[in-house]
Amino acid sequence: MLALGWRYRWGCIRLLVLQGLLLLTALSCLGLTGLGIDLIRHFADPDNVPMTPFPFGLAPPTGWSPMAQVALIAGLILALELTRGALNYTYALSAGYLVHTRIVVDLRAQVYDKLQRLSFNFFDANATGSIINRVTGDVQSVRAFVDGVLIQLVILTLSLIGYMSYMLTIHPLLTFACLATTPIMWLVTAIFSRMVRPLYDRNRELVDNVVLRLAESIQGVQVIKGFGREQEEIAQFAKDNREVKDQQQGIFWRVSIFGPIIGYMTQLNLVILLAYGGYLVSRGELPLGSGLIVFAGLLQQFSSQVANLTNIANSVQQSLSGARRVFEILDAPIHVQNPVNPTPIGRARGDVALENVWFEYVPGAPVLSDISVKIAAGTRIAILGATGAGKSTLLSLLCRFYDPTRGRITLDGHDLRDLDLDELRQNIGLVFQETFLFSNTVAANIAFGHPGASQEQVETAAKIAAAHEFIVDLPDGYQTVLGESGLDLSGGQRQRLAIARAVLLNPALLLLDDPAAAIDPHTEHEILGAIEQAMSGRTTFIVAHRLSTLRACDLVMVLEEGRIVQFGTHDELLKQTGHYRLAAESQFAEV
Ligand SMILES: Nc1ncnc2c1ncn2[C@@H]1O[C@H](COP(=O)(O)OP(=O)(O)OP(=O)(O)O)[C@@H](O)[C@H]1O
Repeated sequence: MLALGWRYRWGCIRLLVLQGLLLLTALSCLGLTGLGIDLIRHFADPDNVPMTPFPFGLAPPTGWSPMAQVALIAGLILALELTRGALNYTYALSAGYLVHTRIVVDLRAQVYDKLQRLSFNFFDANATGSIINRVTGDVQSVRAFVDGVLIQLVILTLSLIGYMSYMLTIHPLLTFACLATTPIMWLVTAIFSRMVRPLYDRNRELVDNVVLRLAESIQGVQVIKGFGREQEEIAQFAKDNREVKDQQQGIFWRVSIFGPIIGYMTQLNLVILLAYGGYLVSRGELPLGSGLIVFAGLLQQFSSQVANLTNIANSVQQSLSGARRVFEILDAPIHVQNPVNPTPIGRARGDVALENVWFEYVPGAPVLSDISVKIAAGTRIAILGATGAGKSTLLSLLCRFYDPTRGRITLDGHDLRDLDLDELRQNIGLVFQETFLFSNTVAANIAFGHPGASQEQVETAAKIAAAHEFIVDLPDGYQTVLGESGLDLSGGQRQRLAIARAVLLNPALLLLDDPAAAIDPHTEHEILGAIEQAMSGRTTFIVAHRLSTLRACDLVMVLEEGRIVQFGTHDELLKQTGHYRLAAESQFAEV
């Protein structure tokens, strides 16, 4: 956080200079007020009250009337107050510009940039709500550290030094007597600060829950409405919301009680001043205006700065607790790293080999065990297996969403870990079980991986994916803007757009993760043609269950609990007893 503050040092220095000037003008106003009072007392009773000299040897020309001298002081105070107004205005503008327009915006961009580069491990370990909350809410906490803590602390130190030096020049002993309670206040503040930190940590977690529930209720609106669970969801949201409120009230309660305690202790200073300072004035050892009254003013300012410690202590804990979560993202290790000197492959041929590949999400629980296969370029290979057998995981390893725990995967003989990540993924077309479409035009969705693609290329890809016909029937054809997540398209249409999106890259490798999973058999039949077209000439891995798809592939791999249990052509596997024949026979029976 300090390093972050350092990055904005010029902005911070500007604020500090402004604060220094504000402090100087405040002290001058106070000094002039005291001087004015002493002058009035002198002019009223010249025999008993001695003349207080103007500071720094400055004095109005001799012969000025008492009224003119007092008016000069009043005029100076007025001019200084006007300057203070202008300085305060400039300070507010500069502080607002620094923290809101620069720090927050820069940091949010930095966090987003890192999120795009982080590997799947990070997203597996952190809920969506928590990530969103970090980018939107917690980034503000870091800002609060710069303006609510760093800058305030320096202002506080500057002011305390300024006020205390002035008090010491008036009367050192009185200064020490009046400030006797200050160390106790520091101690109370330190205890308070330590007490609220875990409360702020907990608060951020509870807010995460609210954001997560909100995000899920929007994403899962169909399920909620379909099962008539609106009331329960409302009640659950209200409960989460209440938890935040109750917990926040606990924090408010502590903060509110701490402020008055510090306020009360600062008033003790004034009692000491009245008793001891009054005694000094009565003995003529301290002038009333430039002594006691200025001292009282300085003490008030000093005390209000010390009381400001409450806010700073509170901001420190609040901002540290939020900032920890922001820096968890910024400092998170990127598991899937781009190599320093990648081997260039350009457009790959498509020879793929898995050599003794093991993979585990959780240490000690392998999801893939000792997978070894060699696939020649252009081969279409189907992957069959029960749910949880590791099919999707295998595809994730092929596009380096994760790295194998042991063993290696090669493309055209190169370990995937030696290839540039972007180049590797440019060589891969991906279609998932469920398609995510962006709120953008159909053309932009198809060209997502290749934004520079021409309309002709987009249309060719759409034709291969058997999507062209339904697209031209849409209100604005290729320029139709899809609703959020493409809700206004059917499952089959979405899958066809996904196939077009993958094909547009003209990838050497096509990975299709059960593209017909969410589609009825009739639509599946329709997109099967699209898939067959898309597969031609590319090494394809397709997770499939339908016999028609399996038959269209050159090879079939059967996975069971992360191991290859059968491997061969459709005809070969039909002759063997085992999972494949059972699956095939059950589908014949259905027909
Ligand atoms: N991100 C993850 N973190 C931890 N475990 C995971 C993760 N993703 C999958 N798994 C586990 O790994 C195993 C294999 O999952 P995978 O999704 O690869 O299976 P699958 O064969 O594709 O299943 P399905 O046919 O249901 O899609 C499962 O036991 C699953 O619970």
